[in-house]
Amino acid sequence: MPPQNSAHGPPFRVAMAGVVGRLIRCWCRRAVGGSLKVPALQLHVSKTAMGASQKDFENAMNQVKLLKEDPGNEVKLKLYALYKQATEGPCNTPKPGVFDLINKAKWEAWNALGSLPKETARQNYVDLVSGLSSSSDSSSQGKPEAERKQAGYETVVMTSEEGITKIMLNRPAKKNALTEQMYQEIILALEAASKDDSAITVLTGNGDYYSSGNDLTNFTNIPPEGVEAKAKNSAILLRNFVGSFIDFPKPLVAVVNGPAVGISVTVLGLFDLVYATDRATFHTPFSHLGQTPEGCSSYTFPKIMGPAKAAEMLIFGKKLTAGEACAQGLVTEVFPDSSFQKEVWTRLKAYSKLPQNAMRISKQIIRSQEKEKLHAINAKESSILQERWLSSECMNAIMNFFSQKAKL
Ligand SMILES: CCCCCC/C=C/C(=O)SCCNC(=O)CCNC(=O)[C@H](O)C(C)(C)COP(=O)(O)OP(=O)(O)OC[C@H]1O[C@@H](n2cnc3c(N)ncnc32)[C@H](O)[C@@H]1OP(=O)(O)O
Repeated sequence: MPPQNSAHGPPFRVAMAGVVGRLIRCWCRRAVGGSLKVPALQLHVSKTAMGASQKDFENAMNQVKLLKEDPGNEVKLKLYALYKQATEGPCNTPKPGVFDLINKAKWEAWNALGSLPKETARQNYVDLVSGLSSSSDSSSQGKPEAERKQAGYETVVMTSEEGITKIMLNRPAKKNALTEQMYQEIILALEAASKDDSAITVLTGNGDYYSSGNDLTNFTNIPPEGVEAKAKNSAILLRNFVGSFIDFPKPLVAVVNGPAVGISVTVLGLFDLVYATDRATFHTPFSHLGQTPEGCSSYTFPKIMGPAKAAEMLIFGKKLTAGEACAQGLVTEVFPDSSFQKEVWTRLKAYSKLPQNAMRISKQIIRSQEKEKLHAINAKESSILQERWLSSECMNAIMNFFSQKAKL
């Protein structure tokens, strides 16, 4: 596990006292103008710095040259981005022009890493190379290319088969809560899927949940620059994440295999099809968390379900059943849990055989009518959340979660 995930540590609640303490200290530090020395914070920083050494990093760079198989463009982009982040820090160069395709893709991969600390990037680079080295030595070679699991992802599983690229959230023990690494991997996976030869892209979850939304430990991993910097960088990551759904150029389908919470619900308004098991629920408890809507839901939800029903979800945190979400237009169709996977994949395989270009162009005509507006809304929602994350309402709600006072 890369060090950025160290706060998840086993088990969450055993570490609860430390996490709550760190949050309180960070908040106090902010309240007194950042002048206090904070022992727990320093401990966290030095733990992060204890990840991969410079020597490990150099070894990994040499190992890349010895790989037996070409890891593919998306992995190469990820390696490039992690290398730049590890050696130079956050992306600091102007975005290349639209026609400079290769440099633009490299810039976007680097920029997507946001404020990922150099040490974490170095560790992720080492982990990625080590995964590549073992998979290029192992048994995957016998399988047809199309069925192979694509290397380079740790928190999602990406597979392509029969014209469908599937991105599966893969933290079932944590109900597929989205870590910072996961947001970044989803951005990269969508970028790769947008360029591959599949007709349709699917997002789904592994295990009993689709996703429990933002991993609340994201807010406990405070960098040395302080809590304001954390909020700013999280807002950048959020904006990039939602932006990649707005810009996704081909049909995007959510296969909602179980309950969905928070941001995993709000971005559904940007999908083309949402298929749900009858076990799924849809919950956006933003006010309970001292937060506000994101994923363009402040615009898409009132548009989809009307202002009154949208307010019930987004302001008052009403949890919808799959049937209710379907009646309100957020979900396309609900299937019995016992036949969900079979029915949905049969349907999607049939759709994937439709003429690809026609589907793509149709999607783009629909999206182009409001793309600019969606980007503006995304920017506004992200900047409001940046402020909200620093509020006592939000900090208290997160502390309550860690102290088990406020299970939703
Ligand atoms: C870059 C930042 C962008 C931020 C964008 C803004 C996004 C906002 C949101 O998404 S708001 C929604 C946030 N999500 C929540 O508040 C959900 C919190 N989780 C819960 O309420 C519950 O865990 C549950 C209802 C989802 C499931 O309950 P239950 O069935 O009882 O399971 P457990 O609680 O025992 O969960 C198992 C295990 O997973 C851990 N976990 C679950 N969800 C999260 C989460 N969102 N963040 C962190 N950890 C989570 C849970 O603590 C358990 O861990 P453990 O086994 O105890 O170690």
